[in-house]
Amino acid sequence: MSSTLVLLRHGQSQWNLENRFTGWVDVPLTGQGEAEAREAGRLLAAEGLRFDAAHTSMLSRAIHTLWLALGEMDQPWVPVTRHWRLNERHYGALTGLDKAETAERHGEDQVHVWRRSYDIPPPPIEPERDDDPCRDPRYDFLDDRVLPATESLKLTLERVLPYWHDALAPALKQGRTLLVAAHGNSLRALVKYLDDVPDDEITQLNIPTGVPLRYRLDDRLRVVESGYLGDADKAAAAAAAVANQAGGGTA
Ligand SMILES: O=C(O)[C@@H](CO)OP(=O)(O)O
Repeated sequence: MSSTLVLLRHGQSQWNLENRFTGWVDVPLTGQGEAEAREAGRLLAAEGLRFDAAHTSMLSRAIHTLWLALGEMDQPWVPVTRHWRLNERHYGALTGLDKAETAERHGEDQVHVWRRSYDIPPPPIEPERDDDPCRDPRYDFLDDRVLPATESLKLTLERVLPYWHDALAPALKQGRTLLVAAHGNSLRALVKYLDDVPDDEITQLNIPTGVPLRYRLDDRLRVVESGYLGDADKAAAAAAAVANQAGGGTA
């Protein structure tokens, strides 16, 4: 039985616009981000996709992107699950800093390592900071020890994978059509897993905001085909812009 999985990075957020490391900080979508989310919904509707279920993170920018896309598709009734395992990669002590200024201070190479290396996390967030997830009441139900203080992409994948195995894979094996609205790096982690991207090649992968990435999977959940919906050149240009956020050619 084949299945369809669509991955959708949220539309432009306020800190995407301001070029700041975001991670688990709950910043809103910009007006452009909302428009991107609606456009994603139009692209999905044009493909005639009907979702059995949708999954998103516990961060507003992904939740609102999902609402706007489902609304635009006239499928607002689709059951939605929000889960912390789909949250963005935690950016540790970089959280809130300007990406270009950080590259000026530490060098583009170091910032590229922090942003895109597979297994090197940024320094951990300082425990006294108010934006430490341990202080965020939305995670009160969780054992503090599971909340990250920083994450590499590898740690992000290790956090996302239980959700894949427990929630997404079983539904896809039953032939369901799923939409996952999440984040640049939590989705890079899933793409690495699905496409079996080698550790040293994942450094080159950037996911644009608000462009649906459709996978067709076989009954063993192997990828049959995948690709961005809509204008391929536009998606490639948007991914290149993400790569260049910390200065020319850093990704
Ligand atoms: O700031 C972040 O949390 C992410 C996604 O916006 O940024 P980057 O592309 O630098 O990993």
